[in-house]
Amino acid sequence: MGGNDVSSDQVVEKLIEMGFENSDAVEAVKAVGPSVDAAVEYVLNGCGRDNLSSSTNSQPSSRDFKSLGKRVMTSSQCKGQMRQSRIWDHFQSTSKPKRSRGNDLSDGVVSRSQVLHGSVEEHKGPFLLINSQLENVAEPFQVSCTEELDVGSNWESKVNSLLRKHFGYSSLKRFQKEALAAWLTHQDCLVLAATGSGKSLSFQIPALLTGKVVVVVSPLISLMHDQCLKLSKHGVSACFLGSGQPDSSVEQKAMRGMYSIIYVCPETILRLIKPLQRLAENRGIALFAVDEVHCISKWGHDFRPDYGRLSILRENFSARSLKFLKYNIPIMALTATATVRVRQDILDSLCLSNETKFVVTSFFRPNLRFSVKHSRTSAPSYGTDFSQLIDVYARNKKIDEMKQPSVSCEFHCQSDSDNSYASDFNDIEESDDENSGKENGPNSSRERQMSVEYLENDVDIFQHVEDWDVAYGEFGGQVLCEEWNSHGPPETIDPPNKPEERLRILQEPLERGPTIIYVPTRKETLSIAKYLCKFGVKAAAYNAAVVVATMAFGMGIDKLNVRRIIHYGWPQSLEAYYQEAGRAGRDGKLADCILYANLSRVPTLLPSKRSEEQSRRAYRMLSEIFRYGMNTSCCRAKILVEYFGEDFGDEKCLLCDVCVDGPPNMQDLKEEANILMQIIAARYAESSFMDGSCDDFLCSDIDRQKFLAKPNLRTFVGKIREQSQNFVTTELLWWKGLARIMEAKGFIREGDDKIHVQIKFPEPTKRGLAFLQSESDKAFCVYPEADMLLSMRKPTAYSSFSNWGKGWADPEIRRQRLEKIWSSNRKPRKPRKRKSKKHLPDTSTSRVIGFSTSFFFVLPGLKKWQRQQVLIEKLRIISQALEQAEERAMRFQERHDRILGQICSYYMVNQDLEDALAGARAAMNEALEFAVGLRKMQLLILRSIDEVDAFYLG
Ligand SMILES: Nc1ncnc2c1ncn2[C@@H]1O[C@H](COP(=O)(O)OP(=O)(O)OP(=O)(O)O)[C@@H](O)[C@H]1O
Ligand SMILES: [Mg+2]
Repeated sequence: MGGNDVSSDQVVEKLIEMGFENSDAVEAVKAVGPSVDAAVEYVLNGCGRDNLSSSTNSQPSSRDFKSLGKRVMTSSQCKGQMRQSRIWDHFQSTSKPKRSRGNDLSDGVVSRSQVLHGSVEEHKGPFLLINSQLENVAEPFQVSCTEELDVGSNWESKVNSLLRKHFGYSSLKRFQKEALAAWLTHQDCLVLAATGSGKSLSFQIPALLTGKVVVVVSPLISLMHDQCLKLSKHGVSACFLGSGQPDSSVEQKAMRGMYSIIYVCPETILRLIKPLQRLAENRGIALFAVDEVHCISKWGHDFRPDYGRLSILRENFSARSLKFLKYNIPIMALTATATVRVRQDILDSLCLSNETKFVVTSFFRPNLRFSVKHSRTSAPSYGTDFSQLIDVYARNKKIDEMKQPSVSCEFHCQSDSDNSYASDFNDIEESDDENSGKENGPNSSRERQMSVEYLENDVDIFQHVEDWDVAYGEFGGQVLCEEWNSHGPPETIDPPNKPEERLRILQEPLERGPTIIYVPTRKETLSIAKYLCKFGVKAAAYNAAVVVATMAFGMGIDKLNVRRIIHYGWPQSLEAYYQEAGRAGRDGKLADCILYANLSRVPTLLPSKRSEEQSRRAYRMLSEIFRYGMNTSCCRAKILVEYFGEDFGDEKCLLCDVCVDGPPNMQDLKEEANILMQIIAARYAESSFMDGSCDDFLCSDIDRQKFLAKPNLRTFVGKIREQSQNFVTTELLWWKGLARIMEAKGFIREGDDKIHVQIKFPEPTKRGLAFLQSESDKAFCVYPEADMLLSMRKPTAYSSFSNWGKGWADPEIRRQRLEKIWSSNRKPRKPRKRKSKKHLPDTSTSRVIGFSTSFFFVLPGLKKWQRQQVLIEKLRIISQALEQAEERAMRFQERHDRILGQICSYYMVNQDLEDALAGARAAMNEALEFAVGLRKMQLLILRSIDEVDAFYLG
């Protein structure tokens, strides 16, 4: 090829085409003349200025240079057979034909200047993408890790032109601009912006602008996968690294600078520090982005221990630790759900600089319509709860079936149908039905379609990164690219920010887009999906109209037209709820976020291994979502955004159920609040209370402890019923609501060391005592909360335990029965002389209840009135014991329920099933034994009452 028949320029051009640096080529030609072979030789012998640094560790070996040269030659020879890399190549090389080694560029290191100057143009795969990306960069900034960013004053217009070319958007959003401005001045940045607001672009643009690599730490394989797919559509090369990446060569390629954006899970990045340092020296790293950064905080809802080790980024990529850097590589942390406390954790954990720029947008999503509905959230409630949904999807089924072509819904065939995950999710429902109808008849076929293999491959309890992996179907980048090119960006509208716009969209019917139903366990995903399928709604699979999923599904996934997010059961925190609800309405159009929860029960934590501290935090978060559900008077969007520290002022969303239906009528609960305060205050004022006068009756220290334990709300309510006829029928559920309101007003506080979802052991506060003492006539007007309204609506269903506990343990029933006895016309009986033995209670019973046997004797030698007093006192103690016993029985029941819950989840993860079952059995036996004890106790109490009766009347 060499010879004097070509000009120097042509040789330089040829060398650049082969992948050599412009400067190297020029220098080589200057040194050896216009001969391609001689120039190549010159460069490969290292005589030219290599663009790689001279540092020892990071310098590529001569073997690398040779292989680069060899590879370049080979690839240019094979030019005609090249095909463009599809995103699939980066993800699942196992199921796709592998490219031959000879065509593979994985052995070489890509320098920043190669990328910037487009010198790798003819190579296939990621190189082509890099190149196409650079073609679109009108004039990439000439930045290097050792230089200041030469941003120029017109960086915004450059970014906008990149935006238009790659993404089809006309301009950056304000917060994106601010984040980029911080990055351009080497500042760390914390971006707090609502779900779906476009945070990803803030860290993707730097890769396009500089030609350097952006490394993105992300918690979910599914999320990385989704973003890589999107980027491939826009002609940006990207890959993800982590446990979900089956092709080990991708990591090597990434570390050689062959992708512009590298998504990596936190566990993986910790072992890639050295290769990343080499990458920083060669092609350059423009930015570290930590996406979904709330995962860093133990105070957040998705704590990931490995996120906590990301301070390693600052330690290893600062100007101090890497001599070739003039500035620290900036870190951009991004999340949509971080409370003030979590933000501080983020700054500390990542060791962000003191000058970190905060970019905060409103958390408000004006097109989301929040509501809360009461439901037992179990199979018997499906009919009522899902009838509307069934109506939406099954309504026009017949018409749609005629319109839609037949498309297979099988998950593993998605790629063949050339439909992206995004479009499948939306539209295929009807054609599936057609298919199923033809094959096996409606039901059998439907059930086949929602078999487990179509479900999300996640688990309910996640502790390790593997647990977060979500397997997605195959997709083809090229097809999507074409799709994108011909249709432009998907349609989105500006969300209705002005109140009048929000009122207008409220008049419009909700579009029939996809729905995601979030449930706590996989078992429920199956049962709800099965139920919906029975009614002709395509549910469960990713390509269905309705996806029933557990919480691991969908974080950050940018699916535009989700119309409904239904939570079926209490979420574990407000953060998790808002994050999941935020997956609705990203196209700016009206979307529903409905929470169905059992408002008559406090939520429970999903089983997971937690330290004591973690449990406390988890309960606190559960308590916050519970309060959100109980709220009846405050705009729901306001509660949500203020939870994240934003001041919503007097604004209202105008869409949520509270804004639309209005709060319930205010009620003056002065009398109720007063009596509750009185009872609680009296209990704490009684210094002599249980001062040892009942020691006789308590057999052990444990019994004493239990007996002297703090009274709970239930006990106080019992006393209220004893004292006032007015409140005999008022449900405990109602009092719980009032106690919560009084706690919020600062009148009472939780007296237990443990955190409870709902106040359990109320103690008076100074403020509460002052309220009690104030003699003003001022009304105590409050909005009844959801549980109070519920208890007024229908009587509480009692469980079997509490049913019989409601006998003598209930003060009102006790009083009525006693009155009946006392007022009966029976002749007063003379107290029978009984042998004391006859009176001896069953010791097993007394052991269970905690009284010594002597308790049941009426002491001989006492005068009648003294005996009467003793008996009355005993009755009082028995009644209290019964209340406590009832409480204990309830606890057994809760424990039993919890263990059963654990069985379900253990069963799902196939662990310790036997242990869990044995635990449940033991709890049941204990509860049954206790129940038998209580029944016997009832008989004994009745006998005691007979005695009282006899003494009273005799
Ligand atoms: N400047 C822009 N103009 C118009 N649309 C934009 C702009 N920037 C981003 N978007 C679009 O906004 C949508 C949401 O983007 P993205 O997935 O980055 O949101 P996010 O803030 O990361 O959400 P999440 O918190 O759920 O992860 C995307 O469809 C994206 O293309
Ligand atoms: Mg995101």
